[in-house]
Amino acid sequence: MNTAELPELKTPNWFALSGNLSDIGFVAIARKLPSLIRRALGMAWEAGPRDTIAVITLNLLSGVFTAFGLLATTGVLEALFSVGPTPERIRAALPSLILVATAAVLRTALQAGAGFSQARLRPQVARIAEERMYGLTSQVELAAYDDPDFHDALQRARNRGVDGPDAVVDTTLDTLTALTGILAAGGVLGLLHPVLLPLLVIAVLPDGWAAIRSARMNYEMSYALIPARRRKWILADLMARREAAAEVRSFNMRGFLMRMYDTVARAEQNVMLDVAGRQTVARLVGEALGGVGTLAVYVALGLLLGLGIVPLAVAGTAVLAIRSGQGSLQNLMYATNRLYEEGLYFTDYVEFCAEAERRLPGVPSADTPAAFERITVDDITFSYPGAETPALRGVSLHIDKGEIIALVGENGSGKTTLSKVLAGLYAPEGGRVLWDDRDLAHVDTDALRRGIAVIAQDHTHWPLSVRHNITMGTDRGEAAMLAAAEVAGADQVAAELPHGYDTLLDRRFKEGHELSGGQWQRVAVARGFHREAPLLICDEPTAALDARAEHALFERVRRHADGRTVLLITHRLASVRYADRIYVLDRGVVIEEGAHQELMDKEGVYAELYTLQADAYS
Ligand SMILES: Nc1ncnc2c1ncn2[C@@H]1O[C@H](COP(=O)(O)OP(=O)(O)OP(=O)(O)O)[C@@H](O)[C@H]1O
Repeated sequence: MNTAELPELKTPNWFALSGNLSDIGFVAIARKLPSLIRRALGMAWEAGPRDTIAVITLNLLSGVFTAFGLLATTGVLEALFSVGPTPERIRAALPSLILVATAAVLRTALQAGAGFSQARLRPQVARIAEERMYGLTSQVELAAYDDPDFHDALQRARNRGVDGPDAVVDTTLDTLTALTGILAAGGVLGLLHPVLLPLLVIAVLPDGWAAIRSARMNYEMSYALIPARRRKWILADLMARREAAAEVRSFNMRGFLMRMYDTVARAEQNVMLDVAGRQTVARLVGEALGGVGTLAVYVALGLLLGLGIVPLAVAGTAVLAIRSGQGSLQNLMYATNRLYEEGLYFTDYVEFCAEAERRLPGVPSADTPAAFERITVDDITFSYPGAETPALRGVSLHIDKGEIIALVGENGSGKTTLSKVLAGLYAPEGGRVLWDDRDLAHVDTDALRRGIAVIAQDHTHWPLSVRHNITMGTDRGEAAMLAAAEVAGADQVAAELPHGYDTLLDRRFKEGHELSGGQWQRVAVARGFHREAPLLICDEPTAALDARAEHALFERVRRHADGRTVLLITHRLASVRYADRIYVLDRGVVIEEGAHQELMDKEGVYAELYTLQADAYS
């Protein structure tokens, strides 16, 4: 499979690509961590303030009891190692022993409480994170979805990033737990003899280094593999998706798709195998050095004991404190390592949200008009992200209230793009769209779109009931829904379904039904008519309709679609004859305009296309 078709496989080595990612280095992330932690804890606070307070307080208290228990151990050992008969020594040790046991019980109870609150926080933070992300994805400007960089960022955020906030909260709290354990053990150890402390750190650092290295490799790998994985998922989707199933078979696409899938999957697999090897080496080196460190700690302790610097009871407590401290340090390493890794993914989430927020429609500075006397398109230019040539160049036109305006032109001439600019879905790069004297660049696009009904060429087959496919979550009453269905002939569609308007249109569910292309289009037309909007944009509304339904729809449009202003895009030129004005587009430019007869008299592109179609019927 050649790499021109799969450009994401061109990167020779994943680490060559990830080498460029200087902003994910340990120091860079360590610098970002405090703000990431602050953000994550902010989300935790928003999700469950009581649980957040509980988990922090209980953890701190449990640290206090850990230290208390360790110190009480010295009392037990001192009593046990003192001279005298054994029952006497045991009796002397009893009060300290009771203290140790009480501290242990309290610590366990506190930790269980902290664990419970932490477990409660996780789903609450996850819900907030997901809702925030999908709240943004459904609000960003439409052009973002034409930008591959946005898709990569979205993929990263959806892939692991969305789990980032609760994982960061979780690991922050784990870090806190481990830190309190270390402070307790370290404090006790420091009291026993200061030299034991640095030795303890040396024993655990190599492990931590290995873990951090391995986490970074994981992240770099998944970062570098995102475009290839996206390609793989798209291919997998084509091979497993209902919509593509028929064409995969009728065009015998299986071999072709499988070959492409295999090429991408093997490249991904090789990268993962390489990473697994590197991670094992890092881990082995870390563990070997860690072993040497632990040995050094015990040798030092033996020396201190041998030289009589510390008594036996203190050395005994030191061993316990070292083991407890080592356990906590290892937990700390594990937690900070996870924090570092999750911090990387959380960065993806945070950056995606920031990017999405940047792409939100601007804050309106003018009131949104509810109606218009004239819509003016003034010299607009528009390019899709990454496109070399603009899809619209210097387009100007006007639409007066109550008119029927037609856009015609060959495939790819820019009709749909222009209609999307008029629908407030794309913002033009240059020029203006005005509703009377109000520039739409400064109004609330959400509110504006409520005044525009669109029957889209690429309408969505919503996996909802017929009713919801028409009403789209609005409630204008049954009569309005039935009237819209009737205009589009969707009433006949519903009549044939087992549950009428309440039939679910999704075969993936039990009791779900599928419609034919034309039946779907009738539903989409009904959707457009149901919206109470002064402007109706119909983009190829009849391509899939049968002759009778098409005739009925155009009759309705001809009678001004119940008082609306209509922008009609169609290749059926017989239906645009009665339009008040026709604009002919060619490669993003308006090349002709006028009423049908004027354009026929001009004998230009419109006349040529019209005659071609008319001839086909004569
Ligand atoms: N989402 C997109 N991203 C990038 N380029 C696009 C996108 N949609 C359309 N284009 C390009 O913009 C140009 C105009 O497309 P548009 O869909 O507006 O044409 P059209 O006149 O409606 O065509 P048709 O008659 O086939 O529906 C085409 O060159 C097309 O390749």
